[in-house]
Amino acid sequence: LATPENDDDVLPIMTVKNMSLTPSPEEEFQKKEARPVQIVQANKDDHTFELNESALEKILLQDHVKDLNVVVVSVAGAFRKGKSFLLDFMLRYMHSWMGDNDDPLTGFTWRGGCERETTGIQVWSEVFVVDKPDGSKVAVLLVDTQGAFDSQSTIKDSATVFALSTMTSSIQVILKLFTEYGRLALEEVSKKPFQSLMFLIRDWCFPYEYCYGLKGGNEFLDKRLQVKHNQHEELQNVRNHIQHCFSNINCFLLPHPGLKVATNPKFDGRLRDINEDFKTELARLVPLLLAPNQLVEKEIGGNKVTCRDLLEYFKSYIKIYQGEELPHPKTMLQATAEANNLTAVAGAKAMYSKKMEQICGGDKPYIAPADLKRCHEEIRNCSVSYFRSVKKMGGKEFCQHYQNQLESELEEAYTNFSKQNDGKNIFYAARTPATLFVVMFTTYVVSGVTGFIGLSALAALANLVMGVALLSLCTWGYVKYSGEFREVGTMIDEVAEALWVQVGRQYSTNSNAHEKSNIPSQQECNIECSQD
Ligand SMILES: Nc1nc2c(ncn2[C@@H]2O[C@H](COP(=O)(O)OP(=O)(O)OP(=O)(O)O)[C@@H](O)[C@H]2O)c(=O)[nH]1
Ligand SMILES: [Mg+2]
Repeated sequence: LATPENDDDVLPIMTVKNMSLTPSPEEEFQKKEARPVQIVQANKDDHTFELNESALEKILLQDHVKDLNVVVVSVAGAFRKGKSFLLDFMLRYMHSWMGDNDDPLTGFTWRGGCERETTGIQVWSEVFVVDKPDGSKVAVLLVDTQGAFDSQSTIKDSATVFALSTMTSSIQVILKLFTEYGRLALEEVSKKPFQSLMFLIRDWCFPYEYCYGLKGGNEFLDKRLQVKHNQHEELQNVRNHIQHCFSNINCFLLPHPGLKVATNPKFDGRLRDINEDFKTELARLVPLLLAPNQLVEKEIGGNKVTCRDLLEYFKSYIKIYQGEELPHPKTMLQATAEANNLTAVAGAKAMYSKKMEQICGGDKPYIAPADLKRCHEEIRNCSVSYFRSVKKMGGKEFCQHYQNQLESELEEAYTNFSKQNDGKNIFYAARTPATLFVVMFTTYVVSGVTGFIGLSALAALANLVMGVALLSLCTWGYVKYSGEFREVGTMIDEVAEALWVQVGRQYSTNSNAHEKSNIPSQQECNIECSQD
């Protein structure tokens, strides 16, 4: 049996957590179909990791969770120590705590034996929506990770998994890497970069020195995290770093679950086979992590992270771990800063689109282009100031680059909104045939006059132009009716548009008269600069 002196028996649980009490039909369905989903695939031949983007998207971008702040509860530690087993009890807590005595334990795959089971990173497909006591709703994602130090993984593999699951363990090199990232992050934002860390020590056999549970665990941890002058500098640094990086550090001492759990190959996880004191402590431990008032939303750079944002972070982080070398903490910081800015850009853009949709969306009537432009400018300014107000990492210049990107994306979106708006103007749609009629009429008159005064060459030319205009009009009509040869239709539209603009320029002073319908009042564009 393990002793607490053995690092292998320390499972750190980093909680960046989130659960729903009144399930919608969509959630009910999700519950029935729930299963572990491999989101990071470990390739054991070349020791690379791949993000299963579409699977993660399906989970994080579900309508009922995508905009909720996320709480990610992940369990990391050495292999074969019961991480998946523990997570299955967390799942039970989220469903119907604690279950019947003879129910086998299901959920994330776990098993006895000495060969590793979980590889890469898996998440539970059901994202739980939980009402916190303060009235806010959060999304809870449960994450299982590949165990460290199995015979097939390199240090880099383990470090990658730890990093991706935003977790640390008691292994110094991993801890140092993360705390170094944490130190850099601290220079940027004064808040502690990580939220909760819980060290879980299993098979605790000295309850007479430190009692089971949180109290004994924290007393034990305080002793272990004490910085002493005679300690080696490296040990002092690790201790200082941990305390600086996590807002909340705890330790929990769990008793041995009994010999059936540890040694019986037929053990299927049923409560009946588990020692009473283990169950009692487990029933105290899990609510410490998952009870609604304990849930801590994931924060990066001082901002709460939504499910949608989390996807961006995963994408950015996986990129830096695909190289040959273990990434430098600075690279991690840069990736964080990048994802940080990207999520702020996405948030600002979503805000712009939502407000513009309210003014000129598909179901809204036509609005005068000048008014649309004014609204666009107002909303764009709101959106940019929202972007600027979000706390971001990476420094001024770095953020400016993303602001520029946002501005150009907004201009692009505006062009599309304008086109959509123009399409709603029946006069606009009639521009091409009107132009062609005018051309035909003019050339008809010109050919008549020039033929009358004997300029037959000019008359023939005018007739030719009239013929081309007539042909174009017929073709245009056919394209609009049938939807075929659309490129030809677009070409005719473009030529007619060019002519219209040319003529329009000369008569611009009185050309706006027909565009005054359905103009929203100044009020409608009075945008409030809030994300909702
Ligand atoms: N001694 C002991 N055994 C446990 C404890 N919790 C679970 N186990 C047993 O540990 C074995 C491994 O459980 P898993 O949940 O598959 O372990 P894991 O850490 O997920 O393993 P990998 O996925 O391979 O990294 C199972 O036989 C469990 O019954 C515990 O607290 N103490
Ligand atoms: Mg496992």
